[in-house]
Amino acid sequence: MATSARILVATAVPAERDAVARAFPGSAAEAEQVRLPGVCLTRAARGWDLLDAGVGPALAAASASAALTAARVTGTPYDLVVSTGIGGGFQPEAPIGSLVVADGITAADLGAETADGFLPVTELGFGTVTHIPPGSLVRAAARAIGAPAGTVLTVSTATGTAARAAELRARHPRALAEAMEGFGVAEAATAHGTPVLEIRAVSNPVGPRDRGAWRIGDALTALTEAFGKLAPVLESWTQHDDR
Ligand SMILES: O=C(O)c1cccc(C(=O)CC[C@H]2O[C@@H](n3cnc4c(=O)[nH]cnc43)[C@H](O)[C@@H]2O)c1
Repeated sequence: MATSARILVATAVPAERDAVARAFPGSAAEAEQVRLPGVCLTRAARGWDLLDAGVGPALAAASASAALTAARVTGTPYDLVVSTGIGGGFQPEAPIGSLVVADGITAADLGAETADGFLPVTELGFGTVTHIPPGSLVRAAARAIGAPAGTVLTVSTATGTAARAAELRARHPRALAEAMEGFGVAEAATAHGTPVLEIRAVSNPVGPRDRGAWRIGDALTALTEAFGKLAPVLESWTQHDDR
């Protein structure tokens, strides 16, 4: 990818988008805003477009798809899509304030419940439940920010009990974190043949719900620092590097 790389960063909410924007020089207030169907894009820096894509995999997929399609039809397709924001971390591997890079983006609750347990949608004969980001990209990103790589789960219902956390870990032993958008963004990127990456800053443990204990500020600060380090790495990554 040359220096003119086009990178789409999809967050769930504006606070996460703004945390990413702080990694780029220039005033966010001066950044160009582009209205798309159902979503607004912020041009943060040369080649970098930020999207507050909404909460949950469906809205995130629809928003990312709108941005990817708009870029394609105007002859400026994206080279890379990054799903990012805060997330829940599985303990002790992903402590609060730490960062994780997804080497697998997995829809953890897309399937069917049976008397014998959960069946992923693939075992029902449909679709996919995991997107695998390019290995060279994962390694470069993880090295740049000093973060571990592992599975990041996408859930439509945030985990709120120790029992659910244990169940997810049993089904996904390599899971480091959960969030609610990555798989949707990855579905949209894959439909366009565009590589996808997911990076999460841990704001809370995956487990019993205690919203008051979420360290959102620490996680957003970690996100800003991460994108400061990631920007040159992602801009210079080429898909050709993947081996
Ligand atoms: O209230 C705020 O100031 C605020 C600022 C930034 C983000 C938020 C959110 O609530 C973001 C929701 C978003 O966060 C992800 N998330 C975070 N922890 C978890 C979790 O334990 N399980 C699943 N998802 C989590 C998720 O992607 C949400 O969309 C608030």
